Parts: sequence; C-alpha cells; structure tokens
Amino acid sequence: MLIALLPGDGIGPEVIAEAVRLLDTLGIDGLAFEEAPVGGAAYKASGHPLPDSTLDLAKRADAILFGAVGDPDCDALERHLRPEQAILGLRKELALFANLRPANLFPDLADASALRPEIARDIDVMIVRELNGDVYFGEKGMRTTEDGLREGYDIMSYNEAEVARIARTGFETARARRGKLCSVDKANVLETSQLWRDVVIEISADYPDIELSHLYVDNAAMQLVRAPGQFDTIVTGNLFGDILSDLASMCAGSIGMLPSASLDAQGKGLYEPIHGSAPDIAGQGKANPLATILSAAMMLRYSLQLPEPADRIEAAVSNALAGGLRTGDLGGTASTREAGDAVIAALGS
Ligand SMILES: NC(=O)c1ccc[n+]([C@@H]2O[C@H](COP(=O)([O-])OP(=O)(O)OC[C@H]3O[C@@H](n4cnc5c(N)ncnc54)[C@H](O)[C@@H]3O)[C@@H](O)[C@H]2O)c1
Ligand SMILES: CC(C)[C@H](C(=O)O)[C@@H](O)C(=O)O
Ligand SMILES: [Mg+2]
Repeated sequence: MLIALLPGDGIGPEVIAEAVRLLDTLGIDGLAFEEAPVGGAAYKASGHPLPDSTLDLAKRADAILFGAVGDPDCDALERHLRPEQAILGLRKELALFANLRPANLFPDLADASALRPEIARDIDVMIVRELNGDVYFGEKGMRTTEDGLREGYDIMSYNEAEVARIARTGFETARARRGKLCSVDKANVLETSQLWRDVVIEISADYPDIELSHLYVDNAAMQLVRAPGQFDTIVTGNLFGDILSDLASMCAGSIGMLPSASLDAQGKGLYEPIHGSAPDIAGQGKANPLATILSAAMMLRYSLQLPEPADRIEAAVSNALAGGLRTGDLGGTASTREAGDAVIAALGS
C-alpha cells in the first residue's frame, strides 16, 4: 500500500513528520511512503504548485496524506500559480468530491473549547462538505465595469447531479451514525441553494429512515455555537462547509484538532488537517500535530481498510490528552515533537 506524502508549506512538514513517526511506530505491514513537493515549496523548486510528478504520485498512491499549503512569499503570484491551487487541483483532478470533517470533543478537552463545558460536551458532528463545485470552481475573473470600476466575480453554481451525489454521501453518513441529517444552504437568497434543497428533498425519498432537516447557513453557524449537540450529520456546499468546519473546530477545542477525509466515488482519499500552513507559527515547533495524526487514522479506516490501527491511534490521542498533553493552541506548552512523543507513548496504554 503506497501512501503519497505531500507535506507542503509552513507547519505542513512539521505535522506530517509526527504522523509519519506514529505510523512507523505502529509497524503496519506493507505500508510504503513516497514524498513529493506541493504548494509554495513546489513552486519555489519547480515553478508550479502542483507539478506533474506530484499529481502522478497522488494518482498512483492508494491514499494521500497532505499537510497544508500556503506561503506569504507567493501572495503576489497570479492566481493559478498560488500554493492553494495545488490542493484545489488535487481535489478536482482526483474527483475527491466528498469531504468528511468530524468535530467531536475529546473528553478531557472541555476546558479548551470556546464553548462552556456543559455545551461543548455534546458536540459530535460530521460535516459532509461538497468539494468539487460551488464558487470555488465556477467561472471567475476580474473585469472593468462601464463606470471604470474594477469588479471581481466568482460564479456560484451546482448542477443536480453534483448535489445528488453529495446528498447521498450525507444520507449514508447519517445512516452509519445517529440517523439525523441537516442540510445547510441559503435557499432564501440563492438559486444554487434552492436547487440544492430541492434535490436533497428528492433524494430523501430513498432514505425514509433518516430524519432530514434544513437550516440556512447563518442560523446553522449560530446553532453550532448555541447547541452543537442538536447536530449529527451536516451536508453542505463547498464554501459553507469550509467556514462551518473552522467554526466547529473551536467548539471542539482548536483548529489544530480537526482531521478530514476527501473521498472519491470509489473511496480513494486524500487526508489532511482542516487547518492551513499557519505562517504565524511555522518553523517554531509550536503546531498541534493531532489533526494530522487523526487524519492518518481516518486514512487507515477509510482508504486502507485497517480499522484496528485507526482505533489505536484515536485511543492514543484521547489518552495523551487525558494525560495532560496540551500544545499552545490548547492552552499548554507542549511542542509539536513532544505532542507526537506523547501519542506514541500512549499507544501502549
Ligand atoms: N488545506 C490547506 O492546505 C489549507 C487550509 C486552510 C488554509 N490554508 C492556507 O494557509 C495559509 C494560512 O491561512 P490562515 O492563517 O487563514 O489559516 P490557518 O489554519 O493556517 O491558521 C489560522 C490560525 O490557527 C492557527 N493554527 C492553525 N493550525 C494550527 C495548528 N495545527 N496548531 C496550532 N495552531 C494552529 C494559526 O497559527 C493561525 O493563528 C493561507 O495561505 C491559506 O490559504 C491552506
Ligand atoms: C486553502 C483553501 C483552498 C482550503 C479551502 O477553502 O477548501 C482550506 O481553507 C480548507 O479548508 O481546506
Ligand atoms: Mg478552510
């Protein structure tokens, strides 16, 4: 089983190193790693954020473990050369349309949540975010109006096949969890969202066992903070899912805690923390590697069909936190390396 390692920029290499150290410690038979540059690192080395050789490795591999991309040195580049295009390109080229972002509170992290402990305790939500459409991939550009003003535009669109596909992922995910699906849109304003809601309702006919509800995205953001325990599975579009998952991460303690899986129709996946390259703390050994370590666990479970080591990793993270592990984002002082050590030590407990 070949794992493509794409560490990327900023804290990406720091957090990937800890996930790889943990996977090495587990000694899983037949796991092989191959690394390739991506993002700003790839641009600086070869003039493109997603070189053909990196895309080729991603396609050959059984799964991809991704760090983060984004480099302030590249801010002035034309859009198609910016580091972020690499992750968007991978998601599109590999047809990774279903992004699963679980937010749940580890029992010992209530003190780190942005919510009061008695509210935070209840959060256990899976955000199913569509990843191949929306404003991210619609026509976009810069033009000049008749009045001579510069005008930027990004077309938001979804066709019914795209909505149906992610809706089915949402229903299936809810079925494997607590049987409740909340579809989040902005159907009071957006045509895209009206179609989204219509299609989700049509697909729901195939899932009579699932309790379906709908929320506008502004209300959903408020409800996630007010009473996150009401949510089981959320299905939503690319942009709303991006924003809601960062919000949900703080309910669960920190953005440094949330992993993700981005899956194609066959279950091949790219696994990455939901956070970015965090230039403000890069190179200082301060990054929390747990989101990436938990992404590695998702990779073992979803793409490699290895639930036992996935369970072991998640239990080790939980035990390490129970033992007092806290990186800076969680209010502590542990370094990235010390956090990796604590999880490895907890594997035996
Ligand atoms: N999938 C990705 O590769 C991805 C995701 C999000 C942002 N980005 C990119 O990353 C760059 C920085 O973006 P941003 O600052 O808006 O978001 P960010 O997620 O990188 O950082 C936001 C804040 O959270 C902190 N943080 C993030 N991850 C952390 C961790 N593991 N441990 C401790 N603290 C952590 C950072 O220090 C920062 O203060 C941008 O170029 C952005 O486009 C990439
Ligand atoms: C870097 C950016 C393109 C990306 C997104 O918006 O999807 C990031 O915010 C994420 O959440 O993975
Ligand atoms: Mg994001």
